[in-house]
Formats: sequence, C-alpha cells, structure tokens
Amino acid sequence: MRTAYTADQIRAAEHALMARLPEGTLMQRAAAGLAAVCATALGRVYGSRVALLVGGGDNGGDALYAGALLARRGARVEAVLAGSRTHERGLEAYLLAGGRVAGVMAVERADLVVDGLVGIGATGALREPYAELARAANAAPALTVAVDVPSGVDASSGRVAGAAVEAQITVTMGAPKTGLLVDPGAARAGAVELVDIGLGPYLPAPDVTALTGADVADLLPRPATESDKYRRGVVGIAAGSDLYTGAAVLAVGGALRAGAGMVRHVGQHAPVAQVRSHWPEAVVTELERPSIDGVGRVQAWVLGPGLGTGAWAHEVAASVLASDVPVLVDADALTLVSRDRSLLRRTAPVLVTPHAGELSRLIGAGRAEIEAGRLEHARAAAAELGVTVLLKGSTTVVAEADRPVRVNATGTSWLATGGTGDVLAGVSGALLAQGLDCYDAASCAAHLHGLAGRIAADGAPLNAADVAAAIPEAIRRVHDEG
Ligand SMILES: NC(=O)C1=CN([C@@H]2O[C@H](COP(=O)(O)OP(=O)(O)OC[C@H]3O[C@@H](n4cnc5c(N)ncnc54)[C@H](OP(=O)(O)O)[C@@H]3O)[C@@H](O)[C@H]2O)[C@@H](O)CC1
Ligand SMILES: [K+]
Repeated sequence: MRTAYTADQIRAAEHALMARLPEGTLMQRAAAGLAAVCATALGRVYGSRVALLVGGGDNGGDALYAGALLARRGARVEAVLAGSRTHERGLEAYLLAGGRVAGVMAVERADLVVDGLVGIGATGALREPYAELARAANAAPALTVAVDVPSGVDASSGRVAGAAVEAQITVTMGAPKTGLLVDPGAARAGAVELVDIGLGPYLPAPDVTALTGADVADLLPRPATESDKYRRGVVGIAAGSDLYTGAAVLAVGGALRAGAGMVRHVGQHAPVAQVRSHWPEAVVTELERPSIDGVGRVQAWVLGPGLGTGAWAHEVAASVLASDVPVLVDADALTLVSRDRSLLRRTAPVLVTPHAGELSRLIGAGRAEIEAGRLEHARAAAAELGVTVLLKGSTTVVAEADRPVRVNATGTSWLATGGTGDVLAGVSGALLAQGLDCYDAASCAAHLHGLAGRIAADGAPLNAADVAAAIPEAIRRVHDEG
C-alpha cells in the first residue's frame, strides 16, 4: 500500500523526530538524498551545469546543501536566490563548496534545475519572483528536479492555483505528500523518489492511500473448489434503453470479465436483444413494467448506464434502490438521484461513480472547482450523501466516511473515451456481488480498469470493448505482482 500525508501531518512528525536529533540532521539527510538523485539523473556530475532555484525557507535550504554536495563533486552550480531572505547556513556551506550566486539566465544554460522555491511551507499561488522562476524552469531545456513538491502545487491537496513547476522528478522528504498522488498536482510531479529521513515511526494514519497490484490481488475473491455460480455472486445490471443500447452491452461485458458467477441484465426490449446477442453467458430479462420485482435474486446491482432519465427510468431506479443489496449508481441514474435525493434513502450500501460533471449536479459545486479540488469534493460528497464515492477523472479517487481516500495510480489518458465508464461500472458491480464492500470494490475496480486501459492502449487509442477484454489480463498481472 502506498501512503501519503498532508503538510500538517508531515510537519508534526518532523517536529517529533527533530526533538531527538542534533539540529540540522534532517536537512542533511534530505540534502544527501536529493544530491544522490540529481547525480543519477545527470549521469556525469563533473563538469555538468546545475541551477538551483532557492526560496526563502527550508526548501531552499535543502537545495543549497545538495548544491554544495554537487559542487564538491565538480558540478558548476549556480543559485538563483528568490526570497527576501535565504537559509543562512545552507548558503554558507554552498559558497564554501564553490557554488555561485547568479541571475535567472542560469536556468537557461543548466543541464539540471533544482526547484527549491517552496515545499510544504507554501501558502496560496506562487508570488513573484517565484512564479517567474517556475515558468523559466518549465521553458528551459534542462531536466527539472523538484525538492519535496513541485513549487506551485499544494502539498496537501494537489491543487495548482497559478504558475507551477513541471518536474520530471520529485524528491520527496520523509514520506510522500498527498498532492503528489492527486491531479492536477500529480501530473506536475513526474517520477516521485522518496528520501528516508527516519520519519516512519512518527507518521500518523495516512491522509490518502493507493493500492498496489499486490494489494488488489489480496483483496480480490478467488473461487474456491466448492464455488458455484450463485456462491460466486450474481450481479444485476439495470442498464440501457430503447434509445441507448451500447452502455448495457459494455457494462455486462465488464461484469462478465471480472469474475461474477452470473450476470443478470434487465432492461427494455432493444438493450436486452443487444445484450443477448453479444453475451450468451448473460441471463436477460426484458422488463414489461419498470420494476425488478420477480427477476430473481442478485447480490448487487449496477444501475444507470444508458438507462435514460425519464419517468420509466425513474421507476426502475426506485425499484432497484428499494432492494436490500448494494447498488452502484452510475451515469443516467446519477442524474435521477440528483433530481430526487430521496432515492438514496436506504440502509444497504450505495456506491456512486460520477465524473466531475455528474458530481457537480449531485452536490451543486462547479465542475471546474471539482476538477481543481478532487479530494475535498469527493470527501464532501461521501459525507453529505452518506455513500461511497468513486470520482472518475485524471486521477480516480474513492472516498468513504472515516477512511483514507484511495487514489488510483494505474490510469492512462487513453481511457478518456466513450463507454469506458460503463465497463468500470460492470467491473465494480461484479466485485460488489462477490462480497467486496463498496470501498474495496471501487478501488480494486479502478485499479484493474486503469491497468486494462494501459494493456489495451499500449500507446495507441483504445475503445471501451478493448478495455473490458483486457480485464482478465489485468487480473493475471495483479496476481503475478501478489
Ligand atoms: N522541517 C524539517 O525538519 C525538514 C524540512 N525539510 C524541507 O523544508 C521544507 C519546508 O520548509 P519551510 O517550512 O521553511 O517552508 P518552505 O516550503 O521552504 O516555504 C517557506 C518559504 O516560502 C515562502 N513562501 C510561502 N508561500 C509562498 C508563495 N505562495 N509564493 C512565494 N513564496 C512563498 C515563505 O516566504 P514568506 O511567506 O516567509 O515571505 C518562506 O520563505 C520542506 O518542504 C522540505 O523541503 C527537509 O529539509 C526535511 C527536514
Ligand atoms: K519545491
């Protein structure tokens, strides 16, 4: 399990650790780790050109001490001092090692830029001249290594309020920061390298976590020898309408590939006919009236893809949500429940799977605001609605009251194409039916779906059916990792 922490959590742990160590020890550890990563990235340190962007706080101190170590190994290091003050001892050590102070031109001629403008002590958007230096680093041909977090990225949320450094590598001190795992911040961080400064024993429960393949393998149900299709879980899929048939086909396809014992599809005539012809394995029921009464027992429902948003769909949604099993609410069903919140009043668990636009309708926040602050909005929605929230997008996050938000690390931008959400709903529903709770089902499904997307894309465009077809290979890969 990967874990990440807010700036406040890190600061508290640092204080506890610092109290037991001689002054300056932590910064020396941080700088040594930072210099080692820079040296590896440079390949040859001697004769290389390094520019340091040095802010007024300890983030700048890290950069200066690392710069001193690189200067001693023969690098030509130039520091651009951005603050009204500079870490005194760091600057002393740096100058003593042969480092020089220079203007912004140093950035243009560097092989490597070290971004030590601000770390966890930053507040708000970067001010000048910091913002100008961040832009200069982004425009320069050099490789950029960020110290702790890319400056301009909020360490605790991943928000980017103005100019921000776009790093190829981020060397993070003590433990990863939440903002390195959540977009838009995560996209600015590049590869994240952790420097162990001994913080481990002082860290609290994490703010966010990310499942590894091995974690997913542990959570996924494996059929036992005595399993039959009913024990393995039947997933019901209430999807499709005479206008929209493809969503039902894709959701059923996702569910079939994710290990459900049986998939039961219910809907109007056209989607039922389509599902029957695509998936002879599925059991289909054409609904004569908008109700699931009498369609047979299922362990979990997927409600919504292509269902429509009219009176008929509303009746189907009410009937599914009146059941006593977990329900995944997706797509059109999200529109229905945002119009009629009373549909969500039930005792069995609910998993909602919106993208930012759908969440915007559910909780009334603006779409752009949700994209900018994915974590806090997913958390707020989970608390307000009393449900588990899987917020889709450039980093998918899964939020549930009283649990750390799980961030998915496997996605690919190729997945941003029509129908992939229907596949994700099917995969999640199959995992719910096999007995995973909403939190685990959603986070395992997001992991497998992202991995399947990468397998299907392999660097080229994909379609949603390819993603469903790649789910078994994704499951094999996480078991290999486990
Ligand atoms: N503590 C430890 O044990 C260890 C800490 N470590 C390192 O210390 C870092 C934290 O250091 P920190 O607390 O000094 O804060 P930091 O991130 O340098 O920022 C403060 C400076 O930024 C400025 N500033 C703020 N906002 C700004 C803005 N929007 N735009 C422009 N400027 C802005 C602010 O200016 P001021 O507001 O004072 O004018 C002040 O000068 C941490 O990330 C890690 O790298 C490691 O060495 C491991 C051991
Ligand atoms: K930084």
